[in-house]
Amino acid sequence: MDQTAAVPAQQSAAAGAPVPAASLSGLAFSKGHGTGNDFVLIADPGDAHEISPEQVAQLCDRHRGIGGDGLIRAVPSRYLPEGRDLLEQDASAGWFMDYRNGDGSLSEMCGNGVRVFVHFLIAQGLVELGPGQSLTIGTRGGIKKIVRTADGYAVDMGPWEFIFPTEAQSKAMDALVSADGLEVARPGLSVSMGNPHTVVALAELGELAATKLFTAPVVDPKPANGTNVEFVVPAEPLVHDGVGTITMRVHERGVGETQSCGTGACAAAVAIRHWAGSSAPNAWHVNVPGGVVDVRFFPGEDGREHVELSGPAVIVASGTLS
Ligand SMILES: N[C@@H](CCC[C@H](N)C(=O)O)C(=O)O
Repeated sequence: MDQTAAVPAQQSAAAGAPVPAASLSGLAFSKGHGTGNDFVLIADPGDAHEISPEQVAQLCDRHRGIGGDGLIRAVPSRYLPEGRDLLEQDASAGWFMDYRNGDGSLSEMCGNGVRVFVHFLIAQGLVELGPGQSLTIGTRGGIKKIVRTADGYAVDMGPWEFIFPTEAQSKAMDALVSADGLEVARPGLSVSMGNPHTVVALAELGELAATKLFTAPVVDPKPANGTNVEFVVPAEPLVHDGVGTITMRVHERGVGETQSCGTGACAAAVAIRHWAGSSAPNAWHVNVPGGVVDVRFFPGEDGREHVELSGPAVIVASGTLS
């Protein structure tokens, strides 16, 4: 028998190429999640571990690996070119969230991941952060400021943008989205939270439940680097005590359906508020299969409107790779 076929756990889920599994042997990891969006976490204070896309896919494999929607490596910003650029803007952004999707691909940003990343840094003793205190970190989507709250973390995710600005502002939709379980293609609105999203409104929760997300929805036109797709149902009534409520399911680029997506929740709130018009609130509860996250719009110090994402972060286990 071919040697590679005899050791399937050493095969790459992404590319089918053999992975030198021994190279990560003995590496300490933790497993954490934010509202069910789960991650393998690795502390790499000396930038000693280059983890290939194939190895990320192997570690995130739910049957043959640890399992996760993505992998986060905690590395000092000074070791990465993109981290050094951020340190020139803000010398306090000492830790960098090196995030990968479960298939090994890179994404600019992960909203749930930021909270879990900071919780991991604290659990590892790499930073100290008490309730009410703030921390600044580097990500491929820029510098993010995180405040520890009584029951989790609040992240300034920065400004949002329409991906196709002219169409979005004039027509309120810029794409047609098809998915298994939906009889006809639906209008979508494409929003960047650093990473790309396309948001689709559905009429009621039964329709949301009937939407099948085993395969990626088809988005036309698709943003240049692909997109995460959020299907959203507004609550009835939409606003209660000044806070809007929406329910969302998501198909993530590079992952598949996940229990939650922080940047997706922000993009969904952007789109629903845009569709609801000028009387829509700036505070939103977003129900996802894995829990609830909160989204708030506020004026940033750069003169642009920013989005704040709040929610819990949990570390569930720690171990060593065999
Ligand atoms: N789950 C994340 C988003 C992760 C990245 C996404 N799959 C992409 O490719 O952009 C979140 O909580 O934001």
